[in-house]
Amino acid sequence: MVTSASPATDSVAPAAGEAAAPFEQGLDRLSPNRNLAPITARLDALGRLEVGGVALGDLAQTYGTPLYVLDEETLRATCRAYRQALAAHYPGDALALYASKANSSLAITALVASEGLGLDAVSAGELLTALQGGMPAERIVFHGNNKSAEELQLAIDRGVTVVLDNWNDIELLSDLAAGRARPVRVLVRFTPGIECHTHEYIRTGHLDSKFGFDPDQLESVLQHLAGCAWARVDGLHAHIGSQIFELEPHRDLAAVMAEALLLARSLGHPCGDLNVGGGLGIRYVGSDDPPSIQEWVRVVAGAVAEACNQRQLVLPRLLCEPGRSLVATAGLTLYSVGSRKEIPGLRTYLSVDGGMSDNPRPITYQSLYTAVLADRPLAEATEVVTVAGKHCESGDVLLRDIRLPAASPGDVLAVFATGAYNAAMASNYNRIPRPAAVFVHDGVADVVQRRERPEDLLRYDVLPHRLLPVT
Ligand SMILES: Cc1ncc(COP(=O)(O)O)c(C=O)c1O
Ligand SMILES: N[C@@H](CCCC[NH3+])C(=O)O
Repeated sequence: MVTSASPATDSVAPAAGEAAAPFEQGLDRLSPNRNLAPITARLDALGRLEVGGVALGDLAQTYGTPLYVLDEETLRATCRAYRQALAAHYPGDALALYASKANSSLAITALVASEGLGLDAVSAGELLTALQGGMPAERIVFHGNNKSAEELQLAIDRGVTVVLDNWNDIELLSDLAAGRARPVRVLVRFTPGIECHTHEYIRTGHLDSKFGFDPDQLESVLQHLAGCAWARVDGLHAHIGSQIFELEPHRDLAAVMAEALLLARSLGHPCGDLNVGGGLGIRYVGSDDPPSIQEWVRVVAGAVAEACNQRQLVLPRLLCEPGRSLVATAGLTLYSVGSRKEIPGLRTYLSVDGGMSDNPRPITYQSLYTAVLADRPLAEATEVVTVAGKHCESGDVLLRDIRLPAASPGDVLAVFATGAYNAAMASNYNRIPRPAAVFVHDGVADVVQRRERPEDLLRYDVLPHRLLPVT
């Protein structure tokens, strides 16, 4: 896992005695974000793992594998945790915007919208998904370090707030927005110059980042925008990175942002919003110990209120953009176990029917995960295996050296905490179709994304006439 220094062997299936209590009682799971499994994880009468009232083994039978499973109750609980914590800890208005890059679909958008959250989108695809999923445009912000004119046009036509990331955004928007009756609502993103401990690929707050205006340029950007009738600068944005366990960098961010807010308001910008981004990490393996949503919000909201009060600033509306911490723990991926290769004295590979195409995080960030056998989650772990994917790539390993009960072909492996940055980052490498996704709730499963078929992958191929096989 990206931030923990935990050895790969921490990614261990629970041994019988240890895991019995949490699985049977499910009590620990009632506090989302403290655990690996969705809050509805239980054992059914046969001792199989069920989520949302549905046995995972049955889901695999019905819908096939690999399969993304999302527990609706966990997703609602995390949305509510953000809303309630913001209401409890911030003395002004506040809104959590779901960072839909973590997992973008109509169903997730509809659920998140129904829980009263807003949304952050970074492409025309995410924006269209959000709008069609029923997210009100006034609750959407549109990000991106290289937005196209078409994407910006879509955003402003639909009344979405644009987060200005660079001068190119300003130039494109000034052309697109010229002559409109009302100014475009924008936030200005800047790099806060804050370091945090996470994988270098997912750090964004340090100065050497492609995102946002350099802090040294912020004043000239805000001065320039003060003369732009087409823009209404309604706030500032900064984001320090992802899968962060520390709270201190978020405190530092609040002070940096309050200082920037003082500057922006002194230049005449209304700046009613302060958007502190996302970044709260989650538990992927037992040794990970992230703060809870409540703790994170308490610290962030307290720090923003304090930093604003110290500068005698009218409190802005507080926006934050959680992605991973909203969806990751609600999700699991089911795989079928296939071939086995034993290399005496070295390693045993157990191959599954998915891999880096449905979960590129291990090969990209060396991320760790935890897995159990869906139908025997409490069976004694008797061997150490490496779970490999089916791609033509030696690095296509999902879990390295984990302890599992002896597994045979056809057994279903459930990998926890795959709700974020798995489906969203999936590819068709080796022309492997992307898995289906199901929502589970109260004993019912609904397909929310259909499984691709191999023939779907040919839809955009064009065979020029001159290359047609001669018959
Ligand atoms: C601008 C912005 N907001 C929000 C997020 C969501 O971050 P996380 O999933 O870590 O909460 C990201 C991703 O790092 C981001 O780049
Ligand atoms: N894709 C990354 C997170 C990126 C955050 C986006 N700014 C991950 O899986 O951890």
